[in-house]
Amino acid sequence: CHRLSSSYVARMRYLFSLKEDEQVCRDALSSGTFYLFHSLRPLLQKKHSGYLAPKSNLVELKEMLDTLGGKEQKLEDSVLIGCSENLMPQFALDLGKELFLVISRRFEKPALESYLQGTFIELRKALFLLNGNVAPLLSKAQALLRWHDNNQYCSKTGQPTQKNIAGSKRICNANGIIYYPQMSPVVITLVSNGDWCLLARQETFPAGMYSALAGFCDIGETVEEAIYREVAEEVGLEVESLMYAGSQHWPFPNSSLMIACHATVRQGHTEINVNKFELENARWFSLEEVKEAFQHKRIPPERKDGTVPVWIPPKLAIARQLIEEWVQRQMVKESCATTPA
Ligand SMILES: NC(=O)c1ccc[n+]([C@@H]2O[C@H](COP(=O)([O-])OP(=O)(O)OC[C@H]3O[C@@H](n4cnc5c(N)ncnc54)[C@H](O)[C@@H]3O)[C@@H](O)[C@H]2O)c1
Ligand SMILES: [Mg+2]
Repeated sequence: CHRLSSSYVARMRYLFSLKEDEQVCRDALSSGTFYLFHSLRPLLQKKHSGYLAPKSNLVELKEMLDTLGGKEQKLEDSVLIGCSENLMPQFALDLGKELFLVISRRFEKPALESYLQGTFIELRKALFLLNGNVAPLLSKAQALLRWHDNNQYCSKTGQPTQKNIAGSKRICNANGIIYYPQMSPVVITLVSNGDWCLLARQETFPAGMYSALAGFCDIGETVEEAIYREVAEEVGLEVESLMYAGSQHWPFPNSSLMIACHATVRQGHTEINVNKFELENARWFSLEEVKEAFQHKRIPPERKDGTVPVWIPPKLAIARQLIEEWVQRQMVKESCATTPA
């Protein structure tokens, strides 16, 4: 049995067995908890303390499926998304798939929301409303549910693929090819040059928002090569040094693995040449300008001259972590410079 001491290792080993052993995972469906989605929107409930993502257990789900006319085996449409500290398997189930809608119109969003006393909210908005560690779990759940939805057929034989109980893979029954859920690696780089950092914006960004440089890795590229190429491509500069700063799963618009680095460029070669095919604008920002930009939480109101003040992506985005780290470093530098020896 997997009820070892709930150490991290025990949790990881239990998760591994859930992914690899169909029967262990089938059994876990009866003891696990379920986060519900409708067409990739997670269910949230508003409480006096704010929003939370309710978890259903098997009994509640069965009751709902009986009441609303679903079928029990649809539970196996669930995907495994994790396991809690006390080894409680966590699943996600999308009730808005065509399968359910065909069975009963009562699986339409409004009917379900009143039955479940909650609201299915677009993930980007939901992540703002939630706090703590449920946000990454819901992001992972949505990414996995979307991957299954988009990979119903084998790209080699055109035949239907079947998911395993955990949803950690899909298999083409015609030729046994195994498909695993994919994330696209994306490098995101904050280029800085002494007291300046480089921020950029695309036309598609909300008005006024500037961010760090980002780009998908090409196949066969290392992270370093992708950063050198993206910085050269987007702003015409040559990276001289890199420092890894962290990573993040980013589910918008699909599943990306953001790999974040700080970078410096060759001294004396800091003149930006913006690639207008990729960016609307890119420029060097002073510490003062960045601190001013941090004042704004979302799109700030337009100024009289019609321009929108610069603002930076919210905490949710690793771009902000990079920029905050740079600001911290600058402030330490400033305080050292002003502290009498
Ligand atoms: N979390 C954050 O802090 C943060 C900040 C900035 C950007 N991002 C994300 O990083 C991603 C990449 O940013 P970008 O748009 O500047 O990338 P980019 O500079 O590589 O330009 C996008 C282009 O890359 C090409 N491309 C190559 N591989 C791709 C793939 N696997 N999927 C989609 N397009 C691919 C397409 O032509 C696309 O138009 C975006 O999805 C964006 O949402 C996240
Ligand atoms: Mg880019």
